[in-house]
Amino acid sequence: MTESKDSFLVNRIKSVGWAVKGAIILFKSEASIKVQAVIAILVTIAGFYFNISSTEWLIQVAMIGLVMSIEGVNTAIEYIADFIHPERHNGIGRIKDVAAGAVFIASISAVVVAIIIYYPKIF
Ligand SMILES: Nc1ncnc2c1ncn2[C@@H]1O[C@H](COP(=O)(O)OP(=O)(O)OP(=O)(O)O)[C@@H](O)[C@H]1O
Repeated sequence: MTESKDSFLVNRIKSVGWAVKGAIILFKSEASIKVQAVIAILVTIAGFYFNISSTEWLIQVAMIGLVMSIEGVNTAIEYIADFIHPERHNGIGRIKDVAAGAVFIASISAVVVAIIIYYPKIF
């Protein structure tokens, strides 16, 4: 940890800036997050079209945030893995597989939520 002479508020604002920079890097470098963003836009349009309830909106927004934020953590883990061990290694493969597994679990949950919300409205 480095000491900063700036005030608490200035440090917080700077931290938000680094976080926005990280989100931009994530969107520019990862195909998966672009696909997830398109799906997020489509379900948001569906939410307005089918006039889903406040509770359904809360759960839908939470699931979008869950999947996309875990994708970000997965990408960070991939970057760390490639940085500390650029060569192929079974341990690195396992670390990346487990991180990808976390995205998979969140994505399955999101699909189940989407089916519960929209199936009765469509069929
Ligand atoms: N250095 C490595 N050593 C061993 N296996 C690896 C290594 N790098 C990747 N792998 C294997 O290849 C898979 C894909 O890794 P990669 O880094 O290409 O992620 P990715 O599928 O492109 O991720 P994303 O879909 O998030 O872009 C890993 O889950 C792992 O099984």
